[in-house]
Parts: sequence; structure tokens; C-alpha cells
Amino acid sequence: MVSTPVLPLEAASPAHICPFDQACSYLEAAAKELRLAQGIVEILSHPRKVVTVSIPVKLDNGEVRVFAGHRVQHSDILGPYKGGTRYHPAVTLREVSALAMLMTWKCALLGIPYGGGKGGIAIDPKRYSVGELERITRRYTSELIKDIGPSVDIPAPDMGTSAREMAWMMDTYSVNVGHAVPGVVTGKPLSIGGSLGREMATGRGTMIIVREALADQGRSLVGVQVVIQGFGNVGMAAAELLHQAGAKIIAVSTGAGGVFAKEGLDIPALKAYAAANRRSVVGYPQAEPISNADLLTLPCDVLIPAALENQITEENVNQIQAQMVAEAANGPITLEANLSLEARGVTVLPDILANAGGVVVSYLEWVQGLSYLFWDEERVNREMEHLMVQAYRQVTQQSKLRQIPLRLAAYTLGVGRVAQALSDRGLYP
Ligand SMILES: NC(=O)C1=CN([C@@H]2O[C@H](COP(=O)(O)OP(=O)(O)OC[C@H]3O[C@@H](n4cnc5c(N)ncnc54)[C@H](O)[C@@H]3O)[C@@H](O)[C@H]2O)C=CC1
Ligand SMILES: O=C(O)CCC(=O)C(=O)O
Repeated sequence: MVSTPVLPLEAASPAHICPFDQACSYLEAAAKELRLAQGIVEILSHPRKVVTVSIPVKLDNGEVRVFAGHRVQHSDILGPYKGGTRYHPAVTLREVSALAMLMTWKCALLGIPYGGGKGGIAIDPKRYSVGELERITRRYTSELIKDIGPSVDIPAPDMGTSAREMAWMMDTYSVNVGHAVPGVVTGKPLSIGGSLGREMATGRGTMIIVREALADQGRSLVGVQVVIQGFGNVGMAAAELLHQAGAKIIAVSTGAGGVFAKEGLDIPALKAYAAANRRSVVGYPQAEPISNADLLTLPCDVLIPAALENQITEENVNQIQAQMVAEAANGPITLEANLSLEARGVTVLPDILANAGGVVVSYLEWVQGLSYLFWDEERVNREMEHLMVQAYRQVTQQSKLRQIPLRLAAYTLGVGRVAQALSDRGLYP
């Protein structure tokens, strides 16, 4: 359906795992369900702006390297572009474009006044010193100076970045424009206008959505067996909060491998172990080692992929034994695998709902900053929970009303709101 090649810089990856093609397929499915006009779908199938920059940086050893950085602005129909900044070696323009599109539907679904954007640098941050990462981040920000801003495009952390990178971005932007602009990024340190609760927000949101979905099945979190792939910002927060709520986290993993304990892991102890071991859980003594592949297929009540895209594919979907999969990561299930899980009656809680807690608290951070009024953590968490539960209820109602799976229900809500705004603004001829 996409008629013009808007992402000419790279060849598409194989169709079944190209994240941008997958994102377009979900858009098309929602558009078909909503019977949207062809022109609207055509407009929404293309990112509005695609920026790729070269980032030349002198490394500590004197060598000069050039990294590729991207920022994709998918839609600003509902407000400024909003979305994280990813540092990972597998970052490509097509991946960032897919993630930007997901942000558009996510913000619309949650009812927050943003469009969708995403950024990324193709780099393995673990291989660079703090000084090198700072120089790379500052140069990336300088290159984007005309494209970002508190009412234009507001970056935040994603995989491989954190409050530290957001502080460098905020400082670089502020120095360039000549005055402090805290609202140019969210997920900042508290010292420069960050919000309480942002660090745990994405994992907290996932915990809330899993809790609500279990409650709809007449179950509580207590004693529920959970497996989590990824033990970074999102996976660790989800693990901690689910553990506190009485769930049994039986396995978690990082890129280097995972750990498994049938009776449940001691999450605070594992967190301390990872903090002392370069964020890896490998070698944690109170559990058995397990590979990332085997972890995904463990029998459990809830599987939470919280790392990369395309982890549950046609190859392993038939081995997935979880009764519920909550997508804390963006796009961890391929199109075909998703259909297969849905056909088997597995409850799939889609990314644009299950990981929306992060952008919701980013929004609350932006609102607090703009109003120069900062809230306590209890209020931030309460406001976030309200928006998450409201969106969950809307998705389940839509699913029942239209007799469609939760993912399509979430997409019809997100896409439908953007399409309505597009039409109301008169941008559709
Ligand atoms: N940080 C945020 O606020 C948000 C993040 N997300 C999504 O959540 C996912 C994770 O992001 P973060 O936790 O922020 O990243 P992070 O960089 O803090 O942590 C990533 C974790 O995944 C692990 N990992 C990497 N490759 C892996 C592999 N092949 N197998 C298993 N584990 C692997 C890493 O070791 C690390 O534990 C991403 O898909 C991101 O887009 C979604 C919404 C908001
Ligand atoms: O907090 C934000 O603005 C964006 C978070 C994000 O990148 C995501 O939800 O995928």
C-alpha cells in the first residue's frame, strides 16, 4: 500500500522481520477494520520527516570514527513528536521509522497530546567510555538542533540510553539556543527538571496492564509465574514491581544469557548482582543458567519480552507455553507469530499499551516542567495509573465490541484518533 519509497537509504530486511513493513501491516489492518479512506492511510504510512546525520567523534585513543544517527518524525497531527533515543548496534533507519510510527499510535491510544518520533545511533554503548558517549551524544544533539525542541520534538531514553544521555542532550540544546530548555527532553535527572517515577514508569505500566488483564480472568498477581527477557530499565522495573506484588519471577535474562529458579528469583538480590556485574545476570549463584532461547519457551503464566524486536517468531512460536504475553519491548513478536498466538488463545498485551507507562510519565514530566510545579511520586504514579487503566479498559471494550484481538483493538483506537484529527485539521484533501 505504501506507494513511494520514503526510506531509500537501506534495503529492507526480509519482509517477515522488517519492523517498518510490520508496522505498516498493523496500520493497514486497523485501517481496514475502521474502513479509513485510502488517502488517510497513505499519509499515515509515511514518516513526515526522516533525518540521518553523520556523527564524527574523536575516540579516547585519538582515532576518529563516524557513527550514523537518525531521528524519524512520523506524525505531529496530535502534538509535538515524542519518542525515545536508542543506542544499539542493530539500529537502522527502517527500525527507527517503525518505532516512530508505534509512538504515534501509543500516544493517541493513551490520550496524550503528542505525535510520534524516535531516534537512534547505530552503536554498542558498552564498547565506549563515558567521555566518548558524551561526545557522541552532544554531537548527535547539535546535528538535530533545528529538528528538536519542547514544542517540536521531545526525545527521551530508550534502549541503551538513560537520564545521563538526556542530561547531555538538554545541556547541548540549551547551550546552542542560549538559555536553559529543560522541556526539550524527558527522562532527565531530577536535578534538571526530571520527574519522580520516570525511571520505573515503563515497567510499572507493564505491571499495571498485566494486573488488569489477570483481574479480567479472575486472577491476581500473587503466585503468578513470570518470565522476563531483558533486565534493563524496563525489565528490571517490571520484575521488581511484580515481585513486590507477590508474583514469582522464575527467569530473567540479559543479552549475555539468563537465570532460572523454579521457586522464584530473589529480585532485589539479583538486581544488586547485576549492578555489580556490568548489568549482567549471568553467574548469579542462587539460580540455574538458561539461554535466551530456552527462557522464552519456559512454561509460565506471563511472558514479558523487555529487550529487542522479533524475539517471538515463526521459528519458536509453537514452543511458547505462556498463557499471557505482555510486550514491554517494542515489536518483540513478529506478525505471523502474533497471529499464531492469538489463534491459540494466548492473551497478547500489545506494546502500544503494555509499555506506554514510560511515555505517559514523560508527558507528566513535560507538564510539570511547563507549569513549573513538581509533584510527589505518589501523585505521578496515580496519574499514570489512571491513564493506563483507562486505556486498558478502552482496548478491552473495543475488542469485545468489534470481536477483534487486543492488538487490533488498540491499533483501531490509536490509528482512529489520529485519522480523525487528520481529517478535522483538513490536512486530508
Ligand atoms: N526505556 C523506556 O522508557 C522504554 C523502553 N521501551 C522498550 O523496552 C525495551 C527495553 O528497553 P530498555 O529497558 O530501556 O533498554 P535497556 O538498554 O535499559 O535494557 C535492555 C535489556 O535487554 C537486554 N538485552 C539486549 N539484547 C538482548 C537479547 N538479545 N536477549 C535478551 N536480552 C537482551 C540487555 O542486556 C538489557 O538487560 C526496548 O524495546 C524499548 O524500546 C518501551 C517503552 C519505554
Ligand atoms: O518517554 C518517551 O517519550 C518515549 C518512550 C519510548 O520511546 C517508547 O515508549 O517506546
